[in-house]
Amino acid sequence: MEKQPRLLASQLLLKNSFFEVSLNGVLLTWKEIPTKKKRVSGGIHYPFKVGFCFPKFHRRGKGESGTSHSVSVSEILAVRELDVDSKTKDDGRWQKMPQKSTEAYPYAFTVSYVERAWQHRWRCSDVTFHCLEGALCQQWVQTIRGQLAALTSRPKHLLVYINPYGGKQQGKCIYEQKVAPLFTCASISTDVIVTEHANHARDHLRTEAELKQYDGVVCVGGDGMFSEIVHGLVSRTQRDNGVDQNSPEEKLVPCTLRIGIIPAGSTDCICYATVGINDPVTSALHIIVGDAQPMDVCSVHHNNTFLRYSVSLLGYGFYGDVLADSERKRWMGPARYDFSGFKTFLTHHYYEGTVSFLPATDILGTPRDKTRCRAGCFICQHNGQLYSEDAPEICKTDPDVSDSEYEGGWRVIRGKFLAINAASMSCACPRSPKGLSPAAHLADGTTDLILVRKCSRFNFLRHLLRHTSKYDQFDMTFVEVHRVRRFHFTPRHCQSDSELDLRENGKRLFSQICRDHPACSCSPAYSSWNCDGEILPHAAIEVGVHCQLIKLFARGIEEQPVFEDLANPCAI
Ligand SMILES: CCCCCCCCCCCCC/C=C/[C@@H](O)[C@H](COP(=O)(O)O)NC(=O)CCCCC
Ligand SMILES: Nc1ncnc2c1ncn2[C@@H]1O[C@H](COP(=O)(O)OP(=O)(O)O)[C@@H](O)[C@H]1O
Ligand SMILES: [Ca+2]
Repeated sequence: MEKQPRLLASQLLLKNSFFEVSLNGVLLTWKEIPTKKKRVSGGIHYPFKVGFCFPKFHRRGKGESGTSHSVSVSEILAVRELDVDSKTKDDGRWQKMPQKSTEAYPYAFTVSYVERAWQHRWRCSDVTFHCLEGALCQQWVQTIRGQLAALTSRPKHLLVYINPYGGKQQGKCIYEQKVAPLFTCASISTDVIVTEHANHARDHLRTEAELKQYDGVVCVGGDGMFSEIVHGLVSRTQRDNGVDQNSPEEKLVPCTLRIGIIPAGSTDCICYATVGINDPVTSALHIIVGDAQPMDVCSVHHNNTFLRYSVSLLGYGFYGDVLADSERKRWMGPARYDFSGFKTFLTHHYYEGTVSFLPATDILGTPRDKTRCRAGCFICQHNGQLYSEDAPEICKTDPDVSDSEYEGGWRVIRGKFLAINAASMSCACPRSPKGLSPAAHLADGTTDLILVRKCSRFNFLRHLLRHTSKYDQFDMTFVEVHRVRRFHFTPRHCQSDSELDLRENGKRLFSQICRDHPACSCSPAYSSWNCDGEILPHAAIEVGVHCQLIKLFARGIEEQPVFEDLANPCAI
């Protein structure tokens, strides 16, 4: 095969204006040629092959400095040549060609690339350059294709699972209309499975799927669907490597395949917190360009038996009760969370128990930091293994609470809690753009343990509302937050498994009594754990964080220009 040059520069026609177009292996740049330069065209020296000498009649009454665009080669999706008869050679789509170029510059190629739009959205843009000579056009297409082929992180073959019932039940339609055409444009082939029942994707990945042939797995759905993929892939990886998931101390083997999320669910927290928006096109583009974002995964055990993995929220009390109530209202779609959230807020139940945790003392950063985990996060790049001289001090000088103590490096807190939340990442989502723990890191090997103690309804409302404003939800006397590596929770009236039936019957009896006496302000003994949107069967759990166990097709939230931050106070 003929070796293509890494550097290329030509004067090409774009929408009736002439541009200096250059490719240097990193950037594709096109810069409008200023009017004056055009007049003295014979005097310009180009070290590379020039497409044509532009005729004088093309001068337009524009300013001296023309427009200039640069696109990173890594964000070019595809390049295709247009035929003289204006029909594309590659995919047979018909395109409208500008009159002038079809007459005078019959050869053209179109570059599809990523363009940044509002609020972290990415869009696919096309730019078509016209040339006088077919050979030059070919050279551009071949050179760009060569540089795209050299990007080894890009997926070529993907396994896609669609949950047709997630969110507003639009998964199939979103995939077919918005995502599949982009994959085709980027020459990505897919095997698509529309799930037929819950855990279909998990079980298929765990036992049947021939994973070697794929460069990644994509799920179309919400956090629950993503959780299925994580369980399938992580379990399969452990089984293939002879690792026992039931042992809480076991070091798990990281998964090699990356996971893409096309958001089509109710909360879409994992997509939102890793990309900055829950937008299917943006996510598809992150998959195409081959982004990679490592993520922590918590393993949850009960009595040395594996229960589940969690990537976003493990919530007992408020979020557990919201989920338990909302599951009965799935027919309401995403609005079920608003309804159950309001209802659960009114019930205002608190739960007694003991939380013990191992503080993450060997890291830099705290859950109260003003800095945020963003694309290329320094802390995550170092696996959270940044040593800080005074980190142990920070931990020990935490505001001491009377009912807490240290036991062999573990801290133990007993109390009455409205909510116990462990956020392994910010848990930002459209309902709360800064999330449950705004300074949490995606891949530092820790989780932020948030304890909300019993307080008045009014104060709890203030705390909840702060998730949606610029105010600090942790700056309240009844809220504390700790960055931890492991934690345990035991409800006050801990029961053995054989007592569970009794507990269920008791719960039913209790809720009946409370329904009969609406003014009753007493609380049930147990809540449930909301584990990434699934209810756990036990209240007593042991949790450990596994640093960077999985990888997503994402890059973390990109910093935005300052003026956009000012327009949105939540982003500050
Ligand atoms: C009065 C104003 C209250 C505003 C409070 C807003 C706080 C919202 C924080 C939400 C964090 C969500 C963390 C993610 C949880 C998801 O894993 C889980 C399942 O999602 P999905 O599979 O897409 O259905 N979603 C929830 O548990 C919903 C929690 C909603 C609570 C109102
Ligand atoms: N075909 C299916 N039928 C029923 N449930 C399914 C199907 N496919 C996946 N699920 C389950 O649906 C649940 C919710 O899916 P998800 O995509 O997260 O939507 P939502 O965000 O609306 O909860 C998940 O727990 C998943 O296991
Ligand atoms: Ca983390």
